[in-house]
Amino acid sequence: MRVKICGITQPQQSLAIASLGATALGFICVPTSPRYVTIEQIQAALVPLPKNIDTIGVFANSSTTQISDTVIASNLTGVQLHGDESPEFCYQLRQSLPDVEIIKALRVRSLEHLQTTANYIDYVDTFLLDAYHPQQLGGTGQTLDWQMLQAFSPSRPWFLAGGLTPDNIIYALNQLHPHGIDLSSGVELSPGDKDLDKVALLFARLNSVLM
Ligand SMILES: O=C(O)c1ccccc1N[C@@H]1O[C@H](COP(=O)(O)O)[C@@H](O)[C@H]1O
Repeated sequence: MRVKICGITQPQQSLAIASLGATALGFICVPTSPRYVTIEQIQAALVPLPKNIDTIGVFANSSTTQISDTVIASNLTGVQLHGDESPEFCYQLRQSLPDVEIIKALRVRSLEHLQTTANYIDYVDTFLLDAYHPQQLGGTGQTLDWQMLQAFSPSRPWFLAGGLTPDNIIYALNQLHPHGIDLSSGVELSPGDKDLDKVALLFARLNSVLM
């Protein structure tokens, strides 16, 4: 299972979190977020990482040029589109970044909204489902209605996100079978400062059920 820890801001935490078991690290490229990082901060965080760790830039309603420039300058392996990007936008981004994983995040508002993932199938590699919050784009710590996701079975891999913690992850995975999970505020001391003890507890609990 892929495990993405998102909202890394401190370069020294990137290797520590990868060493604990993360397969992917996320970097918030949304200027209004308290977890926002510059290209220089991303570059510094990537230096010590082994090549097999996926490095994902998180964007919301940025232009294809802004995204491409950041991805190329930072040498990221993937992008997470966390805003209101359309299928056509994903198609255009694919033309600019053919070898980069495109993850379309959906802040799920309803079952009907969840079904709009079908419109993206041909243009993205992966989906990510997060909780909807009227004022915040992400990193809210709010969980989704997991019951609503029981029948979600797209023809693309997907990450479960939104309010996951070391305390609820096993319960979540008993109900749902995503290809990956994504945690941010649930393993933090404060926005952008990851709690390495919580990250270690997360992997201890995951290893106890996945091994
Ligand atoms: O974390 C942020 O500040 C953020 C800002 C803008 C878009 C997305 C953001 N984070 C994403 O939110 C989800 C869930 O976070 P949490 O576990 O509920 O705290 C995660 O996918 C982050 O990538």
